[in-house]
Amino acid sequence: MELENPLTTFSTAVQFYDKVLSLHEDPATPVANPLLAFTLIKRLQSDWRNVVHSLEASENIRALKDGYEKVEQELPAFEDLEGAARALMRLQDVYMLNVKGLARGVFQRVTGSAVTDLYSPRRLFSLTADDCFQVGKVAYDMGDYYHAIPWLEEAVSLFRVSYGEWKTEDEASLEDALDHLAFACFQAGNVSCALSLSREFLLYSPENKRMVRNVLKYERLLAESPHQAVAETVIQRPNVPHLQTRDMYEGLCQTLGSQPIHYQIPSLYCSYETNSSPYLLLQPVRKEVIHLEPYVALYHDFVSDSEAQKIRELAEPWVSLVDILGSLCVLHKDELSSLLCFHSTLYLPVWLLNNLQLQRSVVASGEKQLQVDYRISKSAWLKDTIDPVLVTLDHRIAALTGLDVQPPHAEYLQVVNYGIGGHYEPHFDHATSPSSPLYRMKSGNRVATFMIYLSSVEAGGATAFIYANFSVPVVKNAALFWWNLHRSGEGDGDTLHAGCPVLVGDKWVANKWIHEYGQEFRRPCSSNPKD
Ligand SMILES: O=C(O)CCC(=O)C(=O)O
Ligand SMILES: [Fe+2]
Repeated sequence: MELENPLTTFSTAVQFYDKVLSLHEDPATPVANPLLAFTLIKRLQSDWRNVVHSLEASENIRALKDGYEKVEQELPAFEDLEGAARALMRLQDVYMLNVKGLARGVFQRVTGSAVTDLYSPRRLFSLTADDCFQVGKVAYDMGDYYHAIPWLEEAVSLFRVSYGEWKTEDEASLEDALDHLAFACFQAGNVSCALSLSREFLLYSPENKRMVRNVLKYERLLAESPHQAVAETVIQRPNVPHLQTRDMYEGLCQTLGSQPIHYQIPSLYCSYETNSSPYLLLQPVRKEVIHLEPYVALYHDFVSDSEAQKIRELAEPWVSLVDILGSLCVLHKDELSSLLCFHSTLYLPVWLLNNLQLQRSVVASGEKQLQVDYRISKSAWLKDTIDPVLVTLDHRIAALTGLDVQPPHAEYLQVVNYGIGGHYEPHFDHATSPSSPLYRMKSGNRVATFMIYLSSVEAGGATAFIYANFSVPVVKNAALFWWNLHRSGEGDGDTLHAGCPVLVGDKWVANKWIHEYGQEFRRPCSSNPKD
């Protein structure tokens, strides 16, 4: 039998379930009313059995499995789950978030006794014991006990509270969490913690020989050297070798975007920019000089809401995030798929990339493009001929900067989308080596960056200038401009910058990278290395 709509098959079972629910709305009624008391007993004695053993029940199971198998290929893979877990850990690190708070659905930074709310969600969304276990397990499997321990601790305490309330969708149990946490504690050098967790494990599974052996081993270790009772060494956060500037970067992200204020520093100013261009005389752009060396300016309301939306749409022409999630949810409106659809919002990194025209970001153009972990986002390159809005945009950029932005003097517009936890670690936009693929355009290095914020974000996602020591919050529709090169053609080392992880929201930016050639008369060179 072909079961197109799982809902049809579920309908009688659903009716029965609804009936039961409604009968239980008032818990005292069934006992008080003899008719209801009779039907309760009948229900428990025979109705449920009939439902469970009915042909319909087997058909329901088959329909559920069929429905699941149809979408299985399109569902997130394990690497997506891993990516989402690592994104949570990144947010935890960069914003110094407290895991206990995260599990309760709040975004709090706890430093000593000070608690700061970084973001207050309108509705609290808490994690289950199994959710916390899965995050901890991802870290555990990578030997990252620094992250594994707090997540597994949270899983253990949540599983303890709900012990005995097994949920079908859960993969792990209290025993699993205790087992993993005990070993992680041992790895971190805390033998007494490992011992007490292992003993607790044995209360539930006394037959487990491996755990019995572990307990004996921990007891022996403690008897031999009692000072091993507590961790001697504070476990270090795993180091990211390519990121020596990590502390500065994270410090700037934690300020959640705190750009220098012009009235505090008189050399910075705000003005209406026309750049003597007839194009801008009619509609000057509000310019805020944010920094002088390197020169960084923010142009407010550089695009309109509709232009920003249009550009985002051009980058994902055939399907949007909402469409994918929507179609999954609409296709399978049963319990299982509503869970899937709900959770899919988290699985951003790899799964969506396969479904969207946007591609996972690579660092520079070229045939062999490597996906990299230090840039977690998706991007698309938009040629001007795709839509007139891109031509208008180019004219506006040229008028404002006075630079030639026609190819090959500038690259196509690159649209970037960062999901939750998406970020771009400290980097230069310009080439720092003569073999860089950036030179393939044969128009020199990237002299300037013009970056437009196409969305707002609810928290996080600032653009941080590491050595210059400031960060710019995401200002929707504004554009950030800076010179990457000195007038001498040398790269300006002070332009090292990063896109901070997005804490809450969906960040979109568009980059127009302008090259050296074509600008000779527009930005004359100078031999002064500071210019
Ligand atoms: O997203 C940001 O704030 C910075 C992006 C960036 O630096 C880049 O795409 O090169
Ligand atoms: Fe950049």
